[in-house]
Amino acid sequence: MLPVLLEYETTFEVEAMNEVDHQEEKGVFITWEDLWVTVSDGKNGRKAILQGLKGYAKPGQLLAIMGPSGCGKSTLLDALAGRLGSKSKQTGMILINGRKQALAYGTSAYVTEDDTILTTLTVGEAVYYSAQLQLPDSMSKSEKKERAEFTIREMGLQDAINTRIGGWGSKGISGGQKRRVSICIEILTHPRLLFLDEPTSGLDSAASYYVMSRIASLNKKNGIQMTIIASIHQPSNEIFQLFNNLCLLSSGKTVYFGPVSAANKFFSSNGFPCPSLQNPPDHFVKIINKDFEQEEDPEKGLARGLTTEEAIHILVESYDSSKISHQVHKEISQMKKRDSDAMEKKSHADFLTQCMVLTRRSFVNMYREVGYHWLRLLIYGALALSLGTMFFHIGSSSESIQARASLLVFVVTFLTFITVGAFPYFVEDMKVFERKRPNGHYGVTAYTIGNTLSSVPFLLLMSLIPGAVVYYLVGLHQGHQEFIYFTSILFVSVFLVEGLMMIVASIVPNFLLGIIFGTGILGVMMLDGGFYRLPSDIP
Ligand SMILES: Nc1ncnc2c1ncn2[C@@H]1O[C@H](COP(=O)(O)OP(=O)(O)OP(=O)(O)O)[C@@H](O)[C@H]1O
Repeated sequence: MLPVLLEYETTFEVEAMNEVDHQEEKGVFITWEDLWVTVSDGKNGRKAILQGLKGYAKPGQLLAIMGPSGCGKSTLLDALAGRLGSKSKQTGMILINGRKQALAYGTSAYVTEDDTILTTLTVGEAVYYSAQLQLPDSMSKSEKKERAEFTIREMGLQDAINTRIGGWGSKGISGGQKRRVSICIEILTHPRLLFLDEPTSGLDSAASYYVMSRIASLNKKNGIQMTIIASIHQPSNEIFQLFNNLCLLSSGKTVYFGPVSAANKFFSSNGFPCPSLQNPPDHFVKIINKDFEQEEDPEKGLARGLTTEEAIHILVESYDSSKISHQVHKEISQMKKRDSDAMEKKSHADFLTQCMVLTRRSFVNMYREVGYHWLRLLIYGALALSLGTMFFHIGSSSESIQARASLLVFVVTFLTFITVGAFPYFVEDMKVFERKRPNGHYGVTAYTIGNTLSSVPFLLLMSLIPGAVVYYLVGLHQGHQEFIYFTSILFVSVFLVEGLMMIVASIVPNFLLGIIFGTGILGVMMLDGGFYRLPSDIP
């Protein structure tokens, strides 16, 4: 029994859509048509997450993506930003400035749903390091610092500037503050295209409003025409009014795409008016949320004998045949005709600056994170003491050669594989890297070099301290040569295992560095045979 409501003519004004900005717009126009995203659904074939969506976002405007949890908001953002995982299949047409082009690294910014920031840094450090990495070398250090501080103030974080971010081990700033730090890091460069996945989650209503209004005001500053697309849950009416367009989804289908100002009328003209004391966005999402099918609810279709599924069907059908949908279609066709140049890559700090900043940042992180290296150093010291007592005064007889070989095996296997203890910290590091890489903050090589250089002082300590302990306890008395070999073996082994961890975490170059250093030093040692030489062999 499909409803009477289909007869409703969706005759609301579309004047809000015609607010065409006639000035020369240099920003990013993004359009999508017939956009489908499917994922494998085990034996049942493929499951459609987005079903034939169309829409657009243009410079100087904010687009809100709304809908019940699991309706496909993040998937739509990922598809538009070209970040869908390899398991998802996408069809349809996404055009940027009328061209089929991938968003080059660094041309857009994406604030992801979860906040991945190095937990040992303070708010000020996290934003300032990002400013150094992302802003071009043409800006002086003081200008970058000024921009970082300004952005921190814009997001209301000035009181937390010296507080550490904090993670699972140590409490730091609150969840809402973390959200704002993530936003700070992404808006530092004033990107032309900004994706925000639930930017206000964890924020109180006042903070949500201020954050969204500051983001909206970015459009008006410095003559930049930003294109902003944000998925958002439960915005207050005040926040809702900051947006120009609304994309309302339900189970991957468009229930409504058009001006925020016309959404209320669309719902009421289809028989779902917003009660006078209710927040319109809450009302829209409530009508199309079928996760919790309720008993008699006068606002929902049930009171009229309609299931939520049927109510959604009515709205989807009604939208497809509405004037507003045709207007969207027209806007898309106009934007498709634009044939501007391919998007330019954002200029950021050069390679050398990136390496230096990443080395400094990584060193600070390793120094402050007790479990990364310090704990291991303690364990190495304790193990070196045990080994030293086991092989106490090994002597210089020919029998001692076997003991020396066992000692060597102990050192290489025992000590070096404790390196794995750093793996959880490493994984945290990697998460930050993986998230920032598509945004173009820095490249793999700069990250690898930074990570490697910053760990060298710690690895040296980790080789020298146990090396010295074992050397003196075991009583190897042939000058300093064995000490050097001994510590080199430790260093190379630890370095190699760290490299192995990196390869596990899919960073190949560091592993290669480990192999090159490792084979070099081991090769020299084997040729020389120093470690196995007894005092009597030494001239
Ligand atoms: N790779 C995937 N494999 C299987 N299912 C997926 C995959 N990615 C997304 N989904 C499913 O697609 C649906 C939409 O997911 P998405 O994360 O886009 O929803 P959302 O609207 O952002 O939800 P929320 O508001 O809760 O964050 C969900 O049901 C999710 O389980």
